[in-house]
Amino acid sequence: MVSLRAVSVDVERTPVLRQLDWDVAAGEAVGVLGANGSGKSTLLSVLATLRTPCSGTGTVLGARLGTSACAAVRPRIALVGHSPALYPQLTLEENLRFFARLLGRADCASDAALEAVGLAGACRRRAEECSQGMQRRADLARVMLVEPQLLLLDEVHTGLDQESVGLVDELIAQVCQRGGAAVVVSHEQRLASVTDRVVRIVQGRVIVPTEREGSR
Ligand SMILES: Nc1ncnc2c1ncn2[C@@H]1O[C@H](COP(=O)(O)OP(=O)(O)OP(=O)(O)O)[C@@H](O)[C@H]1O
Repeated sequence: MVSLRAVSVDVERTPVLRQLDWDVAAGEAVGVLGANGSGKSTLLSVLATLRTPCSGTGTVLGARLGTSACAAVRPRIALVGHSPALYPQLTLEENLRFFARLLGRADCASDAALEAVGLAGACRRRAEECSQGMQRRADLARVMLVEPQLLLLDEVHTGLDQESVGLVDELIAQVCQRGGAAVVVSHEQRLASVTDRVVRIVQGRVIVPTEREGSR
């Protein structure tokens, strides 16, 4: 699913990731820990093929990083970042139907996704009128529509209630059961219980297994 070899990344000429070797296998959920500024979000942007390494080589879903092959695999990658990827002035229903159409899915698929995250009753509300948690739930519905092979979660647990945390756990499990993989950045203690193993980034330079490699 993911293979990085001696990958280095500069952000605005600042060295952020250095000489990373890392693999994520099919069916695996990997947790990523690290101090603020250690490079976790940058790593996810590389895995999402949104940022190209300045040196080293890597493949994501078989596509070599930095080549045109990345465009073909991008629709199979879902990145859930700090801010929900919703159009604020569209209703939740309009947002989800828009994404569904981009993916060639029927309106009923987006309606079902909103229902699955408990937002059917709020579907006519504009995204900007929804709470942070509701927007995050709608973002999870968007990921359900994508049915990604590679799920990248950047601190999505923050600010979610127990039920929504359960939805995230379910999404991770579904992706792995389908033979995909998940990379979960989180500061949550429970990271080990929802992933197969946990690694740590230290100043963007090394990724080492933590002492408590968890198993689900
Ligand atoms: N636009 C930018 N210009 C310059 N440096 C940047 C930029 N974006 C990020 N960085 C630097 O890259 C490093 C890694 O940032 P990144 O967001 O990947 O860290 P992180 O581990 O996800 O942090 P956090 O836990 O705070 O979200 C930081 O030192 C940050 O200052």
